[in-house]
Amino acid sequence: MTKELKGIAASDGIAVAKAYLLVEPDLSFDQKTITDTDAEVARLKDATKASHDDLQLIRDKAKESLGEEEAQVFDAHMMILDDPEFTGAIESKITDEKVNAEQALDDVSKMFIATFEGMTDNPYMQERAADVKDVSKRLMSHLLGVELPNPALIDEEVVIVAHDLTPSDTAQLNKKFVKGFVTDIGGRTAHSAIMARSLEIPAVVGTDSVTKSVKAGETIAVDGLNGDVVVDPSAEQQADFEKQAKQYAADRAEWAKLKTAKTVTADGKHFELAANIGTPKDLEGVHANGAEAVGLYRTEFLYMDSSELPSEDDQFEAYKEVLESMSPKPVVVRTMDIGGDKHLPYMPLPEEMNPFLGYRAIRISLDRQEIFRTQLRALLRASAFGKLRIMFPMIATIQEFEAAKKIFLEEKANLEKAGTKIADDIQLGIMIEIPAAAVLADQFAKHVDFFSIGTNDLIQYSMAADRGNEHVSYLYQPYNPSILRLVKHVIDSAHKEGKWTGMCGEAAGDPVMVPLLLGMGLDEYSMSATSILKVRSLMKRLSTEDMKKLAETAMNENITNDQNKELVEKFVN
Ligand SMILES: C=C(OP(=O)(O)O)C(=O)O
Ligand SMILES: [Mg+2]
Repeated sequence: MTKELKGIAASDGIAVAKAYLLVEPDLSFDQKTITDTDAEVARLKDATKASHDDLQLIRDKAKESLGEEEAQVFDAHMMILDDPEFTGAIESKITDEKVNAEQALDDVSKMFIATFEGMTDNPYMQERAADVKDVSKRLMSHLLGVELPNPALIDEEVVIVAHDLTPSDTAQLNKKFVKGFVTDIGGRTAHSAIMARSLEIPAVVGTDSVTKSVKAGETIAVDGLNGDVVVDPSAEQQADFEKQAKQYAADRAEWAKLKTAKTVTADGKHFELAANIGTPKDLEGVHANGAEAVGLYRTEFLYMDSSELPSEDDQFEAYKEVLESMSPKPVVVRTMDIGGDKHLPYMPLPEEMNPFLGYRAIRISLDRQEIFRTQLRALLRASAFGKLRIMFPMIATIQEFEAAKKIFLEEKANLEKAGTKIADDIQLGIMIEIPAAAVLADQFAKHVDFFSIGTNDLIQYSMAADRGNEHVSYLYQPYNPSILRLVKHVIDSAHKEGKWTGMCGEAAGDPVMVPLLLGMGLDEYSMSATSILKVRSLMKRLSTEDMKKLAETAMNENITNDQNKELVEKFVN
């Protein structure tokens, strides 16, 4: 039956394909007393074999798409299945206590998990608890005859339907088959949405109920431009989606003509359009979309894609690849921004009431300096291969910036003493994403080389509205005069000291925000690579003088976010 849902448009594009449900299956069971224990042990053995077959297949696919290192985690899972201490203990429970295999598995896995989790002095063994959980889930699914979702095995075109997608789920999506995704929760600036944009996968998030509205295999249509989702669309609706998809493709073909053009406004002013990246793999999109710089390299993905802290050499290779590939264009590398919704499986962080207000980013770097120093050394060594700029995330006070700078200078001096070649023009800047730093931008501007405004966090902290929570997403208000005034103050403060200001939050690529930012004099616009050509085409039509007047009205009148949006759209279209 046709169902229409409305969500938040999270990544441009249109997709129509079969739904693939990535939801936690129901693995509940009843405890039973068993008389034929041999038959029950045989059932366990069948489930073990089926789990083994699954894992082998997933391992092969993971090796193909992600590489040998990523595939090795599945070896660890198979080893648990092969370990007589684990499966033998389940078998004994069945024969000795005459319980069903599900109950025996549940008891034994809980015991193993508790033992591993208790090894607080051995983080490696603690991590094994997660492996036991995974393996037990798979065994249980085979015992119950319930299918587990295996996204790594997708081999036909699908739209992923999930309650939520973590950044690591998103990283595993294979663009060849995953044509779109739709979730129950999340917001436009959640990291899974940002990654969907860099993967160019159309996405709608925050629909509230998509997982309850669609069955696996049903056709689902996704409009990532407007936030519309239709389950089991009528022939007429499908035709409509296809028409829109064609229009979008035609627009993109038109924008593509600007790939090698400089970004200039109607009155001949040049502004820099840069790309946000998460890994060197994103460089292809950066070049394909004619970026003039990398304005934000989110290095935390390097840490998240690894099973341990990445070594100095591994980091050096990644940074060098990006710098060389972009040279002589600049690359702004942001030091690790872990915490909030970005976790490292091998670095357990304390459980927090408010992770976005907690132990994260520069706060971790200044506290766990060995991690920070390793990253800075890798960056300093890579600086010889291109035009490097370094930026610190989540800076709240000038003292934090000065402390980070001091560590940077110490590592630089050490490397220079050892004769390492290092660029002598590395700019040091900060993200402006905490209101305290935005308000004091005039003072910060005397210390830093540049600012990059992170509107995703700046808006969530200014409005006190979680960026990933669809219930408060109406407070994501980039055009609210309060936000516009903060942004203007940051830009003016930098300019007074002869410094430059960029923006790397999602607002920098928003066609409604761009005219206002032009009017405020923002120097650099860093966005998902896929937005660059659209923005270049838009800027060509705008005059900075007109935009200045528009921005004045938007900031100073008694006006709402939505009224400002209408005002810009009327002016621009
Ligand atoms: C660019 C930003 O950083 P991130 O999205 O990685 O938090 C931001 O906060 O706007
Ligand atoms: Mg941020």
